[in-house]
Amino acid sequence: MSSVACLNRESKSDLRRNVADYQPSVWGDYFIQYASESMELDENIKVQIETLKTDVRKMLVSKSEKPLAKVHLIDSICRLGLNYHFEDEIDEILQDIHKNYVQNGEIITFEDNLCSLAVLFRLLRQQGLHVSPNVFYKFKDDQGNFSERLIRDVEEMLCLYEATHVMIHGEGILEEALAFTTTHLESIAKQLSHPRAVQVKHSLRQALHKNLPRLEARRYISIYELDPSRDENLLILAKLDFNILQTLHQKEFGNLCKWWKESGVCNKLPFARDRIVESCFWSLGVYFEPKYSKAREMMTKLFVIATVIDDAYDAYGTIDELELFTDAIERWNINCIDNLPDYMKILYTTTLELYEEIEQEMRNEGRVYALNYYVKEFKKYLQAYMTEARWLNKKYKPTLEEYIRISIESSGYALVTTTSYIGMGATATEDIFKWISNEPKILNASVVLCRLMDDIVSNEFEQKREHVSSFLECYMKEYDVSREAAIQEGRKRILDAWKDINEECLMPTEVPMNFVRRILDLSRFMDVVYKDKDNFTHTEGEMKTFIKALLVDPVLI
Ligand SMILES: CC(C)=CCC/C(C)=C/COP(=O)(O)OP(=O)(O)O
Repeated sequence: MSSVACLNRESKSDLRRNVADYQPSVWGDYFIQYASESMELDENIKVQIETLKTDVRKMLVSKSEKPLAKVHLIDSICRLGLNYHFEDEIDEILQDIHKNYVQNGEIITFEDNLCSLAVLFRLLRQQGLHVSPNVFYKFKDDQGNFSERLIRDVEEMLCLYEATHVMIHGEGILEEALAFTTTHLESIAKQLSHPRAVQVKHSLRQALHKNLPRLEARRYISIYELDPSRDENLLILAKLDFNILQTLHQKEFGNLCKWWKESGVCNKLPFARDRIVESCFWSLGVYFEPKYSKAREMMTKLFVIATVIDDAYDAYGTIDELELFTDAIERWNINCIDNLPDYMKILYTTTLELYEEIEQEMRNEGRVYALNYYVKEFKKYLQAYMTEARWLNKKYKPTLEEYIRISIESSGYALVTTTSYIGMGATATEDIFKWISNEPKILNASVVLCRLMDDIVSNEFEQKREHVSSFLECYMKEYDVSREAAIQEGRKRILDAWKDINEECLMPTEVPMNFVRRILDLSRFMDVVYKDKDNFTHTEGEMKTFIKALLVDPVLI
């Protein structure tokens, strides 16, 4: 008897199963066509790209360019998604500007133009350099409010608004600036004409600092194209580079979709969400550079398997089956498979096969130390799922403190972050894994952010079936407050988490910036995908638009 037939019989005979009403994949086999596509790049395009890169590099290092012009050039390069080609040059220029124009953290003698100051402030912070926001006090009036004359200049307001999102704790001036610019941009947006109105509305919804760099690149290319002061070489380079990366990512998506289809997991386990394409997109949010192709593959496989496991724990599995599965994971040995029901055998085998693949890779690279950290996090993750399943089974309502402790582990973000380092090659030394396993502040902040964003938007859908309590219910019960008040508290904690993340991205960072950045990008993913809906589960709306923009439609040259 096939597993599917067996499953159908089980599900009919067992009325305790709790099945969610998930939509099927919106992509079907669409990406599989790219699996067989050649990656050979036309020689002429290769030469053209190298020439353009040389031109841009010359502009960047040119001695005749003023610092102000360089700041705006770097901003454009970053927004166009090209900074990964010029990391050393950008770092050197920003360090230099920091040395010459920042004294004791204060920006001195730069420009009095608010927009330039705000862009400089944001770029320095994003580079991990310490700089105080006190420079913005000079844009206040005698009463201590932001000057009303600023309202007339949309560009200045936008620059200031974007700068506020790199705020850390204790920066009241940036809190005020955020409130001021948000209020006024909202009202200005109503009077602006297209496309300016669209840009302002977009920024209000999706702050630049919290956006995924590839999505920003796709969007900014079309804005930059309309900018009369654009640099043609930079624009062409951005377009060519975007399309080349798109071709690479399409092929990767194709290979992974093919692997998933051939594994047959989703056909055999129809209770689960089929989210291979969205899982590919999640890994792409963590890193997009060609050198991280293998890393993306491992992460995608983890995301897609974790989704099915999540659905087993959240909905389909009975408590006894889940105990068996959790125990088998604790023992991490294929011989445990015999005790599991058929559908769990599939899940268990797939989980261990992924591990074997990672193990092989780590052996080849001489980095077997990473394996223990991976397995330890995996076990912690499933133990947390199990605790939640037991709570639900006993109809136990956890206290807020109990809920937070377990739910941040069940978010899976610690496991995901650990896994993100596995594919990063020799620079991900054992010290990096030790660091992440000690739950550094930035990881805690990212995990809390992940949990709260998910809880705030998923609550209504999940409570339609039996589902473990969420932050909202626990908070409402603990403080006897309304749902609205609980949401507000959740949002406040998310903002605090962002301040922690921003602070931990400042130098000296505890580990090299490259590792810290994965946590930043995983947090950005949450801001983009879980903003007002769980777009990972409900994929037909914004998620489809994002994937289409990055993976389907090339930029017109
Ligand atoms: C971070 C990881 C491990 C991602 C893998 C996929 C996954 C479980 C997504 C969250 O789904 P959800 O929004 O339904 O999660 P939950 O059940 O926790 O609300």
